[in-house]
Amino acid sequence: MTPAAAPPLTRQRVETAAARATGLWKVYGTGEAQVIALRGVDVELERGRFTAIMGPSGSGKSTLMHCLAGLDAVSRGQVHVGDTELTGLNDAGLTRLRREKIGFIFQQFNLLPTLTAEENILLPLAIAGRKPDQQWFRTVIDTVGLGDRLGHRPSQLSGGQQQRVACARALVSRPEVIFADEPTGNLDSRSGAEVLGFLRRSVTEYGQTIVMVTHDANAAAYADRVVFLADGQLVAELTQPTPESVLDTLKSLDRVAPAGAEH
Ligand SMILES: Nc1ncnc2c1ncn2[C@@H]1O[C@H](COP(=O)(O)OP(=O)(O)OP(=O)(O)O)[C@@H](O)[C@H]1O
Repeated sequence: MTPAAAPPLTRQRVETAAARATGLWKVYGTGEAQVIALRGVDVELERGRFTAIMGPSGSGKSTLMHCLAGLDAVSRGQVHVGDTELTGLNDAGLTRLRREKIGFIFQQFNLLPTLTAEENILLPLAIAGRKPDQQWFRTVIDTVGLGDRLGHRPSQLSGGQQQRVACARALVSRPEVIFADEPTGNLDSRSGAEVLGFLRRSVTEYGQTIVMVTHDANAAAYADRVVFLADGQLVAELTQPTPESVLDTLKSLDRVAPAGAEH
């Protein structure tokens, strides 16, 4: 009797990666003004895990995140979110994919000032024509501790509370992946720790997938894995990071030769 065959690797990969980039290049501008922001990046972002993207200023972190989230067109290579190849979609397809499969958290919170916290949280579902799952909505609200602030407008909330509204907004639709761009960049350390603790919980307890760009080693240490970019290339990664191991890796990147220097 032949032993049961293992599932093909490619199928396993599709199932485990919430998002992945393959041979990803991003070039801005042409001629003298040309900037190569990403130079052949291959990365898989596992489902149900918290991944941080770090690297020096200008290394391509935001560009990578924008390409993975379908906010920016790629120059060469492929991006998948779940089983969907973004690079094969037109604008309408990309809009639908972002609406249905992706949640966003931005440094500037990006809440609508005229809507209450509750309306902001439910807006993406309303736009997608979906009804909120009431039990999940309550769980999300309880987790972020906003129960007594749902009727407040953003201007009536602290920065930390506004970012917790933004986290709840990203989580309430249970997206395939949440992309967070410097989510604690505008917060004091206590509010930042609250938001990071909440993101961590949403991964550990609810299986959410999160990808976060950050400059902060303490923030990156909340992740399961940190990938490091330098000059548009993936140059290092850490699993189970600590603030110290993240800082050590960042320091070692300063010694990495610029791309092409050895050729
Ligand atoms: N729209 C654009 N047009 C031209 N060049 C761009 C554009 N966006 C980014 N770049 C360039 O691409 C490179 C990577 O930028 P990116 O913003 O991805 O880096 P980053 O690592 O996120 O930087 P930071 O940490 O400072 O936010 C930089 O050299 C930047 O100047």
